[in-house]
Amino acid sequence: MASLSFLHLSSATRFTPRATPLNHRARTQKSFSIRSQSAPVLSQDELKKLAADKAVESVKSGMVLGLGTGSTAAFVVDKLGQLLSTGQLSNIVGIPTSKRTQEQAASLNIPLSTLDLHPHIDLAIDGADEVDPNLDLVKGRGGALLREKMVEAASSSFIVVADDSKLVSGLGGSGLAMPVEVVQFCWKYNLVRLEGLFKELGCEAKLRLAGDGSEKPYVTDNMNYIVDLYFKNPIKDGFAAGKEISAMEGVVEHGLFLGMATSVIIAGKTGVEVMTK
Ligand SMILES: O=C[C@H](O)[C@H](O)[C@H](O)COP(=O)(O)O
Repeated sequence: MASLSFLHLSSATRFTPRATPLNHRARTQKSFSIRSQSAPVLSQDELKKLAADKAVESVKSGMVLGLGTGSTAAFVVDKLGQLLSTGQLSNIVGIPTSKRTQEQAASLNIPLSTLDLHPHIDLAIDGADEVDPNLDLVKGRGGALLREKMVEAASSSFIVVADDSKLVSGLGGSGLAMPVEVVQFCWKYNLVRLEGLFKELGCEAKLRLAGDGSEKPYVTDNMNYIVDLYFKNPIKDGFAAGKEISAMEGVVEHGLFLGMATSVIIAGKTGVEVMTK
């Protein structure tokens, strides 16, 4: 089970026990949070940046880093670029998890490489779509799940950065998409099979669209499609579910990231919490 430690928002922040633990932490042994008497109201982006900045404190010069994808991971990449430009960090090599991240990192002059050339990564930092009490994750709503999973599986440590809207008591429980990357060939065949696999969870499967107003499918960096699974009830056994999804011919990867995160940094209105196993 995950444990928690807490960080100051500012030097004016005071520590107080949380009177009513969040559902998310109901099964953790310790449940405290920080509360600031003059707590600023932070936007979601400010929360993401707080978590990102905290995670970057773990980066040391000379590291090979997995660079995540998404709006929270983008703050991490920004901060790394900034620290490299001022000389506070040096000799960093980044392994990007998407073309988007590759472009952002290159624009900030972060030296980049690939898993082929750097098969062992010291630390990966990435966002998540859902985080459960065991630090298991749903990822891939930004479409980068395949490269993310490859890079993060090759990392000695994997820090997840998120705002507290990502906390769930069970994976699939947010009612939002759990992505599955499939080959384009006969995608409908696999969509129907995936929906059938989770029938008793009230699963609805939808092909992800490009989002440009057309009916064109979204195409991943790996030229595949994504089938998004929407659950009425959370997944009971993530490992069994992941195994069954992966066993389907034509499925490339799924968005369940189980047993991979070494810590999760969550920023909420009352501060930043570090959850570790
Ligand atoms: O494919 C996208 C990634 O898994 C992202 O890390 C995830 O969707 C979280 O993104 P965001 O930080 O934008 O919420």
